[in-house]
Amino acid sequence: MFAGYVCSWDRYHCNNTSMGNVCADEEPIGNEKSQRRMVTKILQLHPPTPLLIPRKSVEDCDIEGYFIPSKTRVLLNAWAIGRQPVNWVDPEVFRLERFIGSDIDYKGQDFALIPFGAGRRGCPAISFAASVIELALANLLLCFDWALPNGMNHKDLDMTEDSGLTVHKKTLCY
Ligand code: HEM
Repeated sequence: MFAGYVCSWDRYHCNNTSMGNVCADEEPIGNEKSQRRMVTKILQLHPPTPLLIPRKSVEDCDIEGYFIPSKTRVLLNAWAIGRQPVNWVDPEVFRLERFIGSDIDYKGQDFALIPFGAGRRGCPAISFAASVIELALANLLLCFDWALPNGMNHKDLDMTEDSGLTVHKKTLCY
């Protein structure tokens, strides 16, 4: 799971096991910062609301050479923004070390990563949602030992997404 990063609660949560230190900076994977980085990376690659909520321009404006007339419906592609090579080195690689020493997280303070949107119409439930994701993830790791079947490689896992009110995995894991 996650390119070999985490496969059990031991790695996720226990600071005192031999498997505890996974991050390059020697921080135990189970500490608060590491959990935040994990949620950040998940939301970077798979924002559940990839096009955010549509905006409408209130007046003519120019954004980096693109003229946007007044009253234009504007969609912001958070999915693509989270994968822009101009912002991210190897964006699709699940490498949490990239966030060490970086101020970027999922809260929308940096436009390179906006899974909850940004600004005054950004998601008001960021803290609640992030806590629920962390809790769900922790319970999944606590209750199961995760492994791919039949010698399958994580690269063979179909991560294709399907659209709906929110995005979800197209092929189920079972
Ligand atoms: C992983 C969970 C969630 C994600 C990824 C998410 C993401 C988003 C996004 C991208 C937007 C649009 C922001 C924008 O266009 O700038 C939004 C808006 C909103 N979200 Fe969430 N959300 C989540 C959970 C929740 C939950 C649990 C609630 C309520 C309990 C909630 C309530 C809202 C509301 C009310 C808005 C509209 C805000 C406005 O238009 O002013 N969200 N959310």
